[in-house]
Amino acid sequence: MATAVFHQALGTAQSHQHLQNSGSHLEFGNASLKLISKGFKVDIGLSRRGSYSSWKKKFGVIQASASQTSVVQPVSYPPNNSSDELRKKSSEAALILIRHGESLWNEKNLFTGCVDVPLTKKGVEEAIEAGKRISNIPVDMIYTSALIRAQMTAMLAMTQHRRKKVPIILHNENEQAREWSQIFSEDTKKQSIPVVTASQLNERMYGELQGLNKQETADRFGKEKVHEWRRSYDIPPPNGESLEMCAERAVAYFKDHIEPQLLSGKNVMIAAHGNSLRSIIMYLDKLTSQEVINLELSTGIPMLYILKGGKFIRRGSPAGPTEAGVYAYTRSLALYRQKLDDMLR
Ligand SMILES: O=C(O)[C@@H](CO)OP(=O)(O)O
Repeated sequence: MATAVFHQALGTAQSHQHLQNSGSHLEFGNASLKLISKGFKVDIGLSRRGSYSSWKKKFGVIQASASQTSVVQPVSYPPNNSSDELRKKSSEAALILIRHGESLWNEKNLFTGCVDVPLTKKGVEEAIEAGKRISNIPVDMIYTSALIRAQMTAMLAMTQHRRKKVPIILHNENEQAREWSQIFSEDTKKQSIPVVTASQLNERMYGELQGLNKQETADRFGKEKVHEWRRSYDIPPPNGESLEMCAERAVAYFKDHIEPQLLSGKNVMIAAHGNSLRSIIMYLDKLTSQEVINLELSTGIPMLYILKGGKFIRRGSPAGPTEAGVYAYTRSLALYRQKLDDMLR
């Protein structure tokens, strides 16, 4: 019964995606945005208000059944409507976004899209490095795409986490998968992090470009045409998805499944892809379609957002596990790290 609840709490979600940057700083091509420069230091007020539409209808269920895995327990609120506003304003949660590490087709400069290609050795190392940077940040739930490069990245990153909880992929694809993956110990469940996989978080489908070499395609169709396919907002590649189409499904998934978890105080990591993460960042930072097409995300660099007072606040990319700015910003992050230090002393 308890395991049914565990699955039920997470079963509504399925998932995953990321930002490109260079080194430890994020690059937004549009200079007028003046986004992040170095880690948290130039972290500017790109705080944006989230959406609560789906939260309102789902929160009660989530509140009642989700298993809590943080060291620091989130505040729990009475599940009645009068407290909705208070809950929105009071709950605080961390959101980590990470684009997968380098894949074998990134290395070969091939259009990848929804082809399920694993990480290179460099990609594995990037994921481990990303894990070190976020090793003191609480993670209660993980969402990944249905693609192995995002799942490998999430799992490898979590090998570095100081809390040492075990990430466990939920299998809700059919009744038998659910039944056969049950866990029969409450203690074991408490030491686990549910991992939800969702195709809505997949890379954008690149249509007839998938498997083609990017340089050869530019030589054949012209640089401008290929740039238009890769970086326009609403022009799809032949038989593929435009960024706008990708954003439609990725953001809908974020709003319906991930945002309610954050609003209930859960700390979430999303491991996904260049274009699905650009879509989510567009939503979080309220970027225009012109701004998002200039946003490039590096492989394997974690990005931190804090949901606080009902707003998503971009905190940049932690340069290291003990980066002061991360823990100075919210009391609960500082407490979490303090508890880890005490536990592991
Ligand atoms: O090939 C792809 O799937 C994507 C990400 O690597 O490429 P692009 O940079 O063109 O979005």
